[in-house]
Amino acid sequence: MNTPPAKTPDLRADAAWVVFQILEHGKSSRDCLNTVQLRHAPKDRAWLQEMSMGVLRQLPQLQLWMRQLLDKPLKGNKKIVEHLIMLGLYQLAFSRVSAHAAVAETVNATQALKAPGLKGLVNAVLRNFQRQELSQQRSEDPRIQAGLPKWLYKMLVADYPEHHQTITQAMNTVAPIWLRINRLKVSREEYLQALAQVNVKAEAAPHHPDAVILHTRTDIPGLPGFDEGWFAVQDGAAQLAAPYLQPAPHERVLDCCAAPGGKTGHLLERQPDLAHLLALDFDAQRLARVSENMQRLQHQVTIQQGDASMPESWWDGQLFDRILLDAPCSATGVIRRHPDIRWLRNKADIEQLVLLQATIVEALWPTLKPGGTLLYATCSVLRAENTDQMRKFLARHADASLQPLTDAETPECPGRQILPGEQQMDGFYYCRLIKSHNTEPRLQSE
Ligand SMILES: C[S@@+](CC[C@H](N)C(=O)[O-])C[C@H]1O[C@@H](n2cnc3c(N)ncnc32)[C@H](O)[C@@H]1O
Repeated sequence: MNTPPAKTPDLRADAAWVVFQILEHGKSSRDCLNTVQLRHAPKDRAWLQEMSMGVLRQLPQLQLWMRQLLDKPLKGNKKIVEHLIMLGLYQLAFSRVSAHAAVAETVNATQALKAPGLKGLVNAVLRNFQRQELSQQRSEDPRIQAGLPKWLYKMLVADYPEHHQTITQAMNTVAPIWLRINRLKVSREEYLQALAQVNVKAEAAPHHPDAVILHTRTDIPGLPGFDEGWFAVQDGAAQLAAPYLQPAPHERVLDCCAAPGGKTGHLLERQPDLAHLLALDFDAQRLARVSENMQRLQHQVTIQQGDASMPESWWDGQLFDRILLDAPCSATGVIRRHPDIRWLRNKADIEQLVLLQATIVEALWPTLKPGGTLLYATCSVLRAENTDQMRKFLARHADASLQPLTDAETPECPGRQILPGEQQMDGFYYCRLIKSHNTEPRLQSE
């Protein structure tokens, strides 16, 4: 990770740096924000995040305005100033920052970006934007209004001819914070009372027995019972995995692609009497976070590093009763939480991911007991990763059948697709498969 622009932290220079790192160097927003946020006071950290993520949500419109206002693109080490200009435009067009502060402070940030020679240019661009009242001139192109790259917009239109507009609107809203209450430690009612005592507004989520939705944005580690493991932060859609898998006492369960362990913790809270729970992931750094999270929640679990597509390298040969496969995916269902995802992925990545998901589910199927359950999950809204993936799997395996999660499912259209915003949840997909006792594969091509 490159170092932030100036020794003396400047809020706007740091926000421009975050956007620059994501768009020009393909870094994740989490890493970039972690690098600069601690340089600022808590209230400014929230501002930094809101502004830099806002620029990513409105990027196509901001780029359009910038091209109208700049004679020629800035190159080399001046490129970061384009990102500062977009931050200035964002403040003027989309935020409640006063126009005076937006212009003056954005112009001043050129100093921290070591580009004082471009002060005049930034000032002229922002003042022309105001003078020409460009914020009133928004593109009528629905793709630009949706704030998405062309490839993703096209895929959503093809997958959801009737609902794509609702989906893209939901992708540009700010997601609520959901907590999962560890009911081995505290009841949901007790926890709501504990929150009320520290003036944090929250509600019990109506369709999720373990969930609380916060109405006050707050510092999570400062909430009651954090160190004691009374809760974990987890979206409502992700909280469906454990009830959908429904592990029974004394079963052997594989939590595949487990890191950072969000669903691992919930499986153990729902069923503390498992014979064995193996949390597998191939990313050692992310696995370290599984350990930390399980320690805080006080759960016992076997953690193993391994490639899910090669069970021969980690499997002990004992069949699993249940498998949760939380497959690597495009994460297009969680774009409202991570606006950078839309700019970090491309169409070729989706094709690669679809292949990887198919390879992993194929490799895991022989490790499941006849009569066992496999729950396939992604935080994607793309059909290629979800219904298409599972439809093809069912067609390839005569010993696989669908155990529906909704009334609408058929083998041609398997699984439950949750769209972002539905019951306040992230976009997610679940499909539950049962393995029959007849394990002969069907001799039939698709
Ligand atoms: C969607 S995340 C899992 C989230 C996790 N289940 C939770 O609830 O916190 C997908 C995970 O798949 C892991 N992964 C990707 N490819 C893998 C592979 N071939 N074998 C094992 N894990 C893999 C990634 O490291 C990542 O942690």
